[in-house]
Amino acid sequence: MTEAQLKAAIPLLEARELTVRFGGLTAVDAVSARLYAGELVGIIGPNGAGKTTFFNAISGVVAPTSGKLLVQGAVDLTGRGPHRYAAHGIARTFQTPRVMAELTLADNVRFGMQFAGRHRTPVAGLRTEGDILAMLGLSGLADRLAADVTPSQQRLLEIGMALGTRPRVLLLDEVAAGLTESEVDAMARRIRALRDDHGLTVVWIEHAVTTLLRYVERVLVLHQGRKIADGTPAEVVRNAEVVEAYLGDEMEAAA
Ligand SMILES: Nc1ncnc2c1ncn2[C@@H]1O[C@H](COP(=O)(O)OP(=O)(O)OP(=O)(O)O)[C@@H](O)[C@H]1O
Repeated sequence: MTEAQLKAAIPLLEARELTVRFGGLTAVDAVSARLYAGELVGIIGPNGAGKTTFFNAISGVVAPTSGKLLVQGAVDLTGRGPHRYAAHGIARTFQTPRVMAELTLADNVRFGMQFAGRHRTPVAGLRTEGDILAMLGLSGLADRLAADVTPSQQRLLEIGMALGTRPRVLLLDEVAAGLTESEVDAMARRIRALRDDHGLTVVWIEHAVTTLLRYVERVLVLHQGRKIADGTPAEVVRNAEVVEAYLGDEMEAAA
C-alpha cells in the first residue's frame, strides 16, 4: 500500500464509542464515527438527539464521559481543550454565531488566524482574510463592524473565523438556521465549494434535511444520543428506523 493510500485509509478524525453524560442524561451514547479526508458528511436527527453535544465532544468544548477521539489514527485528543483541537486543524461554528460585534469583519477573521492558524498550512486558496471574505461573498463588508451586518452575514463570518484557523476539518452547526430558502441553497453551495475547491473535510449539522441530503455524500443519523444510521442519503432515507424516528415527520413537513 502506498503512503497516499494508507493516509486515505486512516480516518482524519475518529470517534470511538464516545459518550457524554450530563448527570443522569446520556446526551451522546457510545457514538463511533470515522471521518475521512475530503468527505462532506451531514449529521441529522430530531431536536435533542445529541448532535451539538457530539460536535462539542469532537471539538474539545465538552470532555466526553468515556470513549476516545483520535486524529489520523495516532493523536489522542480525548479530554483536551479547544485550542489543542484547533492546533490539529479541527474548527467549528456554533449554533448562535460567536462573532465579535465591535470588530470589523476583516478583524474577526484575523482573530481566527491568531487563535490557531499561524503555524498551520493555509487552506488551499484561502491564505489571507481577503481570500476568506471573498469566498464567503463578504468582500464588500470587510471594514464594517460585525454588529452592523445581517444575521446571515454573521453566520458566514463565523465560518470565516473558523477558516482563519487554517483547518483540515470544519464542523458546521446549523449554519443555515433562520436563512431564507434561497439563502439556504447559497449556503449549501458554499459548503460544497469548501470541500470541492478548497479541499476541506466538512461535517454539517442541519435541520433543513431535504437540502442537506442533496449536498452531502454521507449522513450520520442520531436519535436519543445513539447513532442509528450511517450511509449515503439514498440509504438513509430508506432506513426504516430513521423514517420511524425522524425522517417521516421531516419529509412530511418538507412536502
Ligand atoms: N450543558 C448541558 N447540560 C445539561 N444537558 C444538556 C447540556 N447540553 C445539552 N444537554 C441535553 O443533551 C441532550 C442533547 O442536546 P443537543 O443540544 O446535543 O441536541 P441536538 O441534537 O443538537 O438538538 P437541536 O437539534 O435541538 O440543536 C438534550 O436533552 C439537551 O437538553
